[in-house]
Amino acid sequence: MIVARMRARRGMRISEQHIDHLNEKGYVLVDDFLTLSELAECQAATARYFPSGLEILATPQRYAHLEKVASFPFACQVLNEVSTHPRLIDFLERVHGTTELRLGESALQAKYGPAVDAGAHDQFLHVDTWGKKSLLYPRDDGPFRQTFMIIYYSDVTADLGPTCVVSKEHTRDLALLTADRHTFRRPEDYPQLYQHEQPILARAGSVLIFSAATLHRGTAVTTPAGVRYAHFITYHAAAATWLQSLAWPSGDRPHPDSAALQRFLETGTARQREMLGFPAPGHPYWNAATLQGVSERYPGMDMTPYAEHLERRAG
Ligand SMILES: O=C(O)CCC(=O)C(=O)O
Ligand SMILES: [Fe+2]
Repeated sequence: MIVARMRARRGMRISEQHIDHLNEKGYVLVDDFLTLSELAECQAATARYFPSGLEILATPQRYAHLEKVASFPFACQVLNEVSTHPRLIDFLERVHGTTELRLGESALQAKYGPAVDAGAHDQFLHVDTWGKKSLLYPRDDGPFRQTFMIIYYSDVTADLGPTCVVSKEHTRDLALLTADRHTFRRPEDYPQLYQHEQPILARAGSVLIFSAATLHRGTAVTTPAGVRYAHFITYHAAAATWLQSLAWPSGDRPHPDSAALQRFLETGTARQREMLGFPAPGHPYWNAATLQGVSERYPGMDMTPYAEHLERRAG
């Protein structure tokens, strides 16, 4: 089968053809989304969280309690930058039809081969839109949609755990919940869906984008000591309050005063901060007192964009 994908030059804007493909098929792979230097930085950051398969095999005791997922805000700033990448935001604005966007999730994951992780297995085809991801039934249009993205930081070949997707063409008449109220489907019950699934083989630095109703699954890494590094990022329009938002103040996440979040807020742009719900320049929240207070709370933050709007309002 010919893999439906479009070539893009490294680090280019996500094109209208990509968006058309996403809307028609429910998924699109954007090859070489990251520039080579962005990719190299992300790979270096990933290496700070996760050892290679061979390193784990060499000293398994050291990694007996290895956490295979790390979440935003990251100690490595480049992962926060990629989570709010201006080219992703530009794409999301076009797809969601609004500039008011929210980061829903940003998690980095390592998936190892069977010599390293005996418990690793193929997933069943499923949609990601239930459980903690959404309170409601999904809508894949405009401000109602939820956009799922996976940026791969290692090459994904057939034996390195490709994500499989089923084009919308084959699922249009499918209820999202099965008769027994599951979001996943077993191959013995839905062999035709598994025949239609497309493994997404991708170079490191590419991003797979899909919609809430898109059937997909993770597959196991079969290279014994292989590993696949992937960054899962979701977004939605701020108005879609029923979709999963990054719960940065909650107990099991780093507190907002954590160094990583502080660094992201101080060094990111005002636009990047908005993705967490930080009020934009010109927002009615800003007045002389809040401007002063926020600048004291975040001494490294450039307050100019907020101050300029305030001056214009006053003037
Ligand atoms: O690992 C992958 O490629 C996809 C994983 C996935 O779909 C999930 O965990 O919901
Ligand atoms: Fe999934």
